[in-house]
Amino acid sequence: MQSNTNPPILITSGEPAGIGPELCALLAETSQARRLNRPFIILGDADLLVKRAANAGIEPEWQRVDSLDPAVCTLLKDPGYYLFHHPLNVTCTTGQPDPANASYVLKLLDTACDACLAGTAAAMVTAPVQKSAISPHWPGFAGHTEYLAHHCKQSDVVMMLVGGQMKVALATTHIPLREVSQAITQESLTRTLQIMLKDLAIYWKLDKPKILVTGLNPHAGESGDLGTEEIDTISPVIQALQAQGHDVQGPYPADTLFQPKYLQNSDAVLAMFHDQGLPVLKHASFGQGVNVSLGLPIVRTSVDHGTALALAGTRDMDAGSLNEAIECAHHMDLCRRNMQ
Ligand SMILES: NC(=O)C1=CN([C@@H]2O[C@H](COP(=O)(O)OP(=O)(O)OC[C@H]3O[C@@H](n4cnc5c(N)ncnc54)[C@H](O)[C@@H]3O)[C@@H](O)[C@H]2O)C=CC1
Ligand SMILES: NCC(=O)COP(=O)(O)O
Repeated sequence: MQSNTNPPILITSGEPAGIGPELCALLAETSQARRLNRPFIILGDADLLVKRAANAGIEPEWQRVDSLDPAVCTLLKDPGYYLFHHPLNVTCTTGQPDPANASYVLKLLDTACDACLAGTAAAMVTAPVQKSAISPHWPGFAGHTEYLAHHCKQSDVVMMLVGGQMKVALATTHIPLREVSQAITQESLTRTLQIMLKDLAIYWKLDKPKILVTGLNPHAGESGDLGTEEIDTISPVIQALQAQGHDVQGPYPADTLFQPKYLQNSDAVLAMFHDQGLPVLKHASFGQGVNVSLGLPIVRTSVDHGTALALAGTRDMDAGSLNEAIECAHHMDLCRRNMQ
């Protein structure tokens, strides 16, 4: 029987010792699924999720689903919250991540990503993971963004955060500061901007997005006195894209770019590194921001925060970012299917 609901969105519950389990339970207390007319399938250890919800005094309304097979998912006719059980490797102590559960956390990501790639699910939304608990099992694990690109066999991916009327993408993601300059090449920057131009058109209906690009160095290099990356790398890429008709401007000094007179006439900012762009955005919208992976063959959004270990086991966390990440994934799915 054909369902008249939208296809399911999968939610990975993330690090079991962090706030992901409570966030998922808080979500399942809401009517968001009914409003968006969708089933949401939460992936994680069902016993853990149920116990953690009860301990925190959260009363989720969710049902179990035994399989993510297309036949099962397409028959989920009722908008609402469903739990798909995947067992922990070892017992979890709330607030204390254990690398022994790293493969459990990654299995949730693999399962969700595969279901999206297969078209069984419309999108995946990720609760936070504890990166340091995964790297002993998966050396070099830097974050969902890089891991999902690897899983999708995609060489390029762009992290963009959306919040407080801003969209801030990053030219580099989770690498040490000392490696940033070398990681930014004309090729990588061109590819990043091309991905932004393409996905801003698909998912935000911006046919000719205006993108402002920061410099890397103080004062955008001060004409070469404070660094030459702007002259050697960033400006040539901007000029080449302008010659192709794109509205890409810069490089602008990052310290003064984030003011209304620039932002209100633009669609997105490309910052050169993680802590150049994200503190500005998080100052404006922490708890309401969304992390979007651009350039993947699937829709993936996430929260703007981490595992907040000290809050795990309580219901004192703000679920606003997860709610926004879900709205954003829903919107992106509709755009991709040309329904919005
Ligand atoms: N999407 C993801 O998987 C992300 C994972 N992380 C990981 O999370 C771990 C902890 O990172 P931190 O830098 O400590 O950042 P964090 O976001 O976990 O915590 C920073 C501060 O924000 C507060 N906070 C975070 N989320 C909150 C919420 N929903 N409601 C209320 N308060 C909240 C925390 O209590 C803490 O004071 C690290 O392993 C990091 O890599 C960090 C960011 C994103
Ligand atoms: N600061 C963003 C962050 O660390 C989340 O990264 P990812 O896990 O979504 O790649």
